[in-house]
Amino acid sequence: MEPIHACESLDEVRANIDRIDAQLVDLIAERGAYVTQAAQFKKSADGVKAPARVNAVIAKVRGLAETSHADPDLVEAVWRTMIEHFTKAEMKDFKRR
Ligand SMILES: C=C(O[C@@H]1C=C(C(=O)O)C=C[C@H]1O)C(=O)O
Repeated sequence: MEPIHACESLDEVRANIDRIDAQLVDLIAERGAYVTQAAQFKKSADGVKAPARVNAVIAKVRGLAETSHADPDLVEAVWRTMIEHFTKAEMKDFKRR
């Protein structure tokens, strides 16, 4: 994590939030592009859902959140929303094959 800069105005706070939001959106798009590629390596609908992998990812990001002093419950909720969305798209790709 970048060192946190003590801001001197609300504009400066919001400029930092906007900068971080742009990075997050970019990273979500990059993650989604890799998830899209996963369908081609899967052999079944259960494989697309991969619940054991989902549990491993959630455990990993909760641990990362604790290290970074982020709220693990918030991080888990964000990741579950992302994974559910991406897995639906992956399932569509899988069924189209
Ligand atoms: C990308 C995969 O497929 C799905 C998406 C996942 C994710 O977004 O992390 C994890 C498991 C699957 O639900 C995978 O199996 O790794």
